[in-house]
Amino acid sequence: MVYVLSANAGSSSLKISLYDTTQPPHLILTSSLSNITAPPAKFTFQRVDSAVQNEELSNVHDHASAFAHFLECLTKEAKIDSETVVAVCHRVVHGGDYTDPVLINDEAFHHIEKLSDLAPLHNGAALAVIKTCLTQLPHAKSIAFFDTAFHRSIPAYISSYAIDQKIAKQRGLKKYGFHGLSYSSILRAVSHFLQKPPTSLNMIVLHLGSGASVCCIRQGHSLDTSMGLTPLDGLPGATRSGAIDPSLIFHYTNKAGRISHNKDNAVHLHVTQAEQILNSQSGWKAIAGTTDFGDIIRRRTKDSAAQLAFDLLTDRILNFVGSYHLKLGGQVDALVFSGGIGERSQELRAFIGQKVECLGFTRVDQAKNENVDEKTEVVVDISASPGPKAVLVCRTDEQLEMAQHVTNLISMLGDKRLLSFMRLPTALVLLLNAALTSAQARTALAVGFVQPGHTPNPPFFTIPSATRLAISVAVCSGTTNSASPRFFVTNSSSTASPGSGGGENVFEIVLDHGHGSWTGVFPEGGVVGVEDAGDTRFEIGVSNGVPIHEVISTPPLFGDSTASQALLFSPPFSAPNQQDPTYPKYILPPGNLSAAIPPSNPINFTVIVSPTSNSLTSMQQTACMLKTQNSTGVVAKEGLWMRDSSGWRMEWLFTGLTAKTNYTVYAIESGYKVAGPIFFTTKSPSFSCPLVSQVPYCPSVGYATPLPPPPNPLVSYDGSSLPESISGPLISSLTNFTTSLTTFACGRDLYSPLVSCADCQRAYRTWLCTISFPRCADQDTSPSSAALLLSQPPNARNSAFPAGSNYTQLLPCLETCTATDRACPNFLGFRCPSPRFNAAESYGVGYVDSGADGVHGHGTPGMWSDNFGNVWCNSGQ
Ligand SMILES: Nc1ncnc2c1ncn2[C@@H]1O[C@H](COP(=O)(O)OP(=O)(O)O)[C@@H](O)[C@H]1O
Ligand SMILES: CC(=O)OP(=O)(O)O
Ligand SMILES: [Mg+2]
Repeated sequence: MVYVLSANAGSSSLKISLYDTTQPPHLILTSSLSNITAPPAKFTFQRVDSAVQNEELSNVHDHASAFAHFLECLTKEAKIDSETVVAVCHRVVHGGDYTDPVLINDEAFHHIEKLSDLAPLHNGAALAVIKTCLTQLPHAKSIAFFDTAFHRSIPAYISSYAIDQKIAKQRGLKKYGFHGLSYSSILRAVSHFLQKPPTSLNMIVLHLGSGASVCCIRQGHSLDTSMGLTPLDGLPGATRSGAIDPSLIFHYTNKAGRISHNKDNAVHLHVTQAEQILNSQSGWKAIAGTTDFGDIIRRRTKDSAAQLAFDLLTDRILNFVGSYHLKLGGQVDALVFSGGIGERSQELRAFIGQKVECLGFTRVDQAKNENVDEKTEVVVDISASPGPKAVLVCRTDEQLEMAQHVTNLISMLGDKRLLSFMRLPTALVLLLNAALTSAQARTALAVGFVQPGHTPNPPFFTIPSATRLAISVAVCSGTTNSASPRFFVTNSSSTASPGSGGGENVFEIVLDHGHGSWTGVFPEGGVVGVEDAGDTRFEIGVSNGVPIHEVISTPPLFGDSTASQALLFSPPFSAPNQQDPTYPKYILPPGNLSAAIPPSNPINFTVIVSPTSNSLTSMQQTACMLKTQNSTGVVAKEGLWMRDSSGWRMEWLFTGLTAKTNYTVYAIESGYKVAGPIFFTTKSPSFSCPLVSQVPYCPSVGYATPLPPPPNPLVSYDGSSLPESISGPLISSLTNFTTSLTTFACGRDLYSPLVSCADCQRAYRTWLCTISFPRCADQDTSPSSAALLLSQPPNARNSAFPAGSNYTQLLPCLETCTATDRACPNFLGFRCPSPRFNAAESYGVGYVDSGADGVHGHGTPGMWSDNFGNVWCNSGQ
């Protein structure tokens, strides 16, 4: 077994964790040294499976001696051979312009050393640990990870100081920001907890330890942070002043104050001493005489100095929370407490939580806040109720953050190769450095998330380990004929760069119309490689269920159109929760059915409507491609509706379309799955029938009927705006029919193995609604068969519809009638006219079933409409 060690040299502590090299790494043991700034130092050592050992060490007073003591315990107490430690990760607070982790060599060591002036409490401590490692663990590779790296995304207008920009550039005088490893660990953990991709998270994170800072994270990147050129700026700390008026330096002592007015005496001004005072002799140590904030909390009610330290820190925290809330435009997913104080002080959390309620943050729940210490989860939600602005506590883990990068690399290279690297001369160590840097540059995919973008350099994406994952890709630009990128996936840890060259367990993800997916096991993680991508945009999704990118086999549904409107439905996504009644409670739904209760968390659909002349069908048939195409028209109404037994659908009423135009429709589910295309045609400009839908007692009606224009400002009719003259007789017929039907012993005796009385009632309802709501046809676009069209008036079947207007009615499909005949008990006497004799007088005959009687219609046998939404007879939908 080989191990990875992570060392985190904080200003008052040294935290060390040992991990195995699995992916993700398992913690083997932890050790810490705290109170370095207030001796005697406290040392702890704990194997995960045994009790913690505590010691007060009078001979340990700095990070180097603490680390040496730890190594002793590692071999003597834990019996771990130090030769089995293959890599040591070091948290280095200031990395200057280093943005990636580096393998420690002479150059890197001196770079970190040079930056020590800018992190006087930290870089020196990290270097001391690194030095101890180089001498005592000569076979292990030391790798430095930088706190500053996370903040490279801070824009120049925020990171610049208002000073001479030439000097600022020459000397690197700008805001760097710190606690970056902690912030990336928190971002990863909260993203997992809230089930949101890191790139969609906006957070205000408080890292409150001996050094305290705040970070404003916008879409997963640091936008601003309270520390600056050095970790002295921003919030006060255990021994640090935090932000002060810079002139204070010249007025801190009488001497300095006097000198500042007298140039001749300026030689006595010791700026370095000022820096030392502000870094090491200020903060709550200077105010309350302790570096232990827990002590301040305990003393504050009796001790005004402790109260001042508490009030001062919380006041400065609020300054940052307020301004970062504003910078995020109020769009904040969470306020997160972390660091020694943030994770342990319920008093501070309660105080800040109460103050930020006015910004819309969820109230902090007293019990949840008090019980954080008893929870073992990484993220604990202390909000009183679920809300958009949660208040969370996150146990940050800078050591794990570093170890994960290294074990990821090891899993890609294979332990053996890393071990053999260790015996190679320095020149080849540079190779490892290059491999490490490129491994860092590889984009990591996360389960449940989609990675958008172009090909990164190098063009590889790492996949986390999991028993079973579906990797899906979608090409977001080009046509189905243009050359597409090729995607290769491997689940073998011995293949680091899968591609067309093959290799162990390399599989190509074959694309179809821009989509592709591969499902398999990833016990050691994996890699996706991309070839021939050029400038093509694409997405890669990782899921432990069905592939994130998919074509949905059920297309969207077209209801009906007018000259400028269209009624469209998504594919069904939630099965109806209707159970047929059983004996003895054989109660059928009432005639005046009320609308069913829609599902509380419907699937999110987006609909795209585009003139067919725009040729959307020749483009890549992926959501990311189609979403870039402008949808025509305006969604005037949007809602959930269950029109048939297939279940709930989204319903959209589009307005603003052009008459007599062919349109193409897609529905996109949850941003990534595509349903469609379907096509429809708008009616001619003279078409005057308005659309009717969402009628609870006739749920399947969704088409144009011969009614006057709906009253302003309505654009269509629904159940509430229909005249009583239509609904009244219909509901009373349904009620009477239902009463007659329940006299039949539907449930007691087996009425039919195929149908029930509930089926009979549903079929009758559909038939009655079809008869009661005539469907208008467009004379111009309807099939040529005049036999299907009944000019109105005077022959309106339903006298409630106003006579006199100029429209053409489609005859009901005969099959809507025969379906009722088939489903209902004989004694009800429901009969339909015979196709052989008089059916064609009042029904459209021969369009759905071509008919045993040999009756052939003019439409497509077996269908009541064509692919462009032209309808041959009124089926009632
Ligand atoms: N129960 C507690 N309540 C408030 N503060 C605490 C408590 N326990 C520890 N602390 C504070 O946490 C700080 C250490 O935080 P930590 O993040 O571990 O430090 P570092 O900045 O050295 O990494 C100490 O300064 C101590 O004051
Ligand atoms: C940057 C910094 O202040 O770190 P820490 O809180 O670990 O001392
Ligand atoms: Mg720390």
